[in-house]
Amino acid sequence: MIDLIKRLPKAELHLHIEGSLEPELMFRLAKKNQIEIPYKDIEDVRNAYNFTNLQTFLDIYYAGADVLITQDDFYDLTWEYILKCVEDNVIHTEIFFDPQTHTARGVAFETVITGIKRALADAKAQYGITSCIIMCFLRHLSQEEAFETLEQALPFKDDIIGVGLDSSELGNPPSKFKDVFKKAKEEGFKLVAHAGEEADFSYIYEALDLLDISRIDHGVQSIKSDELMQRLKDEQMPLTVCPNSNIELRVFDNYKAHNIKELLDYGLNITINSDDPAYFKGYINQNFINISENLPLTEDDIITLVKNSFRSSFISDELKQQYLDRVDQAVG
Ligand code: HPA
Ligand SMILES: [Zn+2]
Repeated sequence: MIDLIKRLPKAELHLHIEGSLEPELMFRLAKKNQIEIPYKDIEDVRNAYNFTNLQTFLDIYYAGADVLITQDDFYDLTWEYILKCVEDNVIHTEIFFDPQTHTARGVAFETVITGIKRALADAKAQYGITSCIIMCFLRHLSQEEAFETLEQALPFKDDIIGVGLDSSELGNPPSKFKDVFKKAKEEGFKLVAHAGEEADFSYIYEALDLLDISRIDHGVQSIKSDELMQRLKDEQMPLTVCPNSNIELRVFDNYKAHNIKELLDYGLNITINSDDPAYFKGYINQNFINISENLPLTEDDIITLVKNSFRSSFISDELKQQYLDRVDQAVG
C-alpha cells in the first residue's frame, strides 16, 4: 500500500503556502530579516505545535508568517514546498496564499505574488510540475477588507485562478462574504471556500447556495446531514479533505475516528491534501499513509482518491486526461 501511495502521481488541491514554512526556514528568515520569534531553537518550535483547535493553530501560523518579507522569501518558501512535491510525486498543485496576512504588515501584494509565481515557473521548467494560485480572504476580517484585497488582485488576475475563504471559521459564516464572492465571480475567478471544518454543516449549505463555490475545502461535517450528503453526491461536489490537519486540530480524536472512508463509500468526490504540512506533521504522502494504516481503505480507494484530485482540479480537460493516464500507467 505504501509503495502504491508513493508511486502514484498526485495532485494537491488544498495547501496553504504559508503553512509549508518549515521551522528551519522560519529561523533563517527571522535572522536575516531581524524579526523576533518567540522560540529559542527548532525543538522549541516543534514543541509549540500542540494545538487544541483551529484558532490555537492560526495564532501560531500567523506569527510564523511574520518572517516573510522580501520577494525572495516567498520564492524560497514556495521552492521548498516544490521540493516536497518532487519527493511525494505531486505533479500538479493548486496553492492558497493569504494576501492580507502580508499586506497588513506592509508587504506589498506584488512582492508576495511575484515571489510565489517565480518559484512555480521554475517548478514547471525544472520538474514539469504544473500549478495554479488561489488567494484566500481571511474570514475573521470584514467583507470590506476582502473587497480591498480583491481590488489589489485585479492587476494580477492572469496569475490567480480563484479565490477562497479561510481562517477562523466559527462565527464567520460564508454569508458574511456573499457580495465579494459575487464580484469575484463576475471578474472571472473560480470560487472555493473552507466550510464544515469545525463549524456545522449549515456553513456548507451557505457556501454552496450563497457563494456558489465549485469546491468545498474540508467539508467533513457534511456527514451530519443525510440531505446534504445526497446533494454532494448528486453534484459530485469535490471535498478537499486534510486528514493530518483534522487530527492535529482535534476535529477527530484520532485517525481511526476519521470519517473519510464513510464519505468515500457513500460516493462523495473526496480528495486528500496536506493543508499546512509544516505544522501538521507531514506532506501529502504522509496523509495518505496515516489514513491507510488506520482505516480499512483498499488500493482501489487510494487510486480513486488520487484520480478525484485530478478530476477536481482547475486544469484543462486535455491535461486532466493526460494526468489520469499517468495514474493508470503507474498502477500498472
Ligand atoms: O485549515 C485551515 N482552516 C482555516 N484556515 C486556515 N488557514 C490555514 N489553514 C487553515
Ligand atoms: Zn485549509
